[in-house]
Amino acid sequence: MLKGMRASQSSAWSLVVPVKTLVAAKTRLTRAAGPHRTALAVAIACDTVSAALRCPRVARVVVVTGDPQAAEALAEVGGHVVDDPQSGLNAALRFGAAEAVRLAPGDAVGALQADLPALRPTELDLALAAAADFDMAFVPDAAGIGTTFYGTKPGVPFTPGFGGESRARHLGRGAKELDRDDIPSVRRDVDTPADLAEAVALGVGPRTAEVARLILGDSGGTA
Ligand SMILES: Nc1nc2c(ncn2[C@@H]2O[C@H](COP(=O)(O)OP(=O)(O)OP(=O)(O)O)[C@@H](O)[C@H]2O)c(=O)[nH]1
Ligand SMILES: C=C(OP(=O)(O)O)C(=O)O
Repeated sequence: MLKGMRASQSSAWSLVVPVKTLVAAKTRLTRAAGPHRTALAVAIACDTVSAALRCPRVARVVVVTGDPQAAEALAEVGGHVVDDPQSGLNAALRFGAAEAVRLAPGDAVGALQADLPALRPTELDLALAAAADFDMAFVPDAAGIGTTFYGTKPGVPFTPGFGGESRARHLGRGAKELDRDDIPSVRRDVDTPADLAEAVALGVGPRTAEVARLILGDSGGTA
């Protein structure tokens, strides 16, 4: 489903969110999340996509996943779901970006990680406004090692380099680093139990809060 209430304009973005097969998702949270691991992965992705769709500059979110359960949940929150070409993360992102360009050739295209459960639409809007000034820009993750957002202006080749130490990779490709301190929710990715606790402290979305309460007890907060 698309947001669909406005035509392409120079400040509008299509975001591509990759969600891998749930059986292989969030493995670093296996011990902490126990039987709730896949529910947590779905909840985090749904809160991320739902917050992104509430950002004024975001016209649509293309979700790339090969997982039927994730696909159903993410379509329900408004994601435009396409199947995963099953050739790895960056291939999935390029595939989603091609779909985004097909839907809205004049819009900027960004890749957004699926694990930002504390994401605030106002902070994403700040990041997108800043990114629009550069051909290619990215937001480093909270640890300063990975990347949570990578985006390109309309017509600029979309060449994401996610995976591992992707901050250095994106810098090496000439992308502008948006390492601002006023967008903590855009930078707070969740891979480990400590990350989850930090996201909860920032204030996570309602779906993540519900599952986090089962995992962490009653310390879970809502964005
Ligand atoms: N569609 C798609 N998404 C992927 C693929 N590989 C990784 N992702 C997504 O990219 C992001 C980063 O992935 P990873 O850090 O490898 O995996 P993770 O599930 O977040 O966590 P770990 O299992 O602990 O590594 C997550 O949002 C994943 O869902 C892929 O092949 N296809
Ligand atoms: C894939 C990445 O993230 P992570 O493995 O931390 O989820 C990345 O930052 O490029």
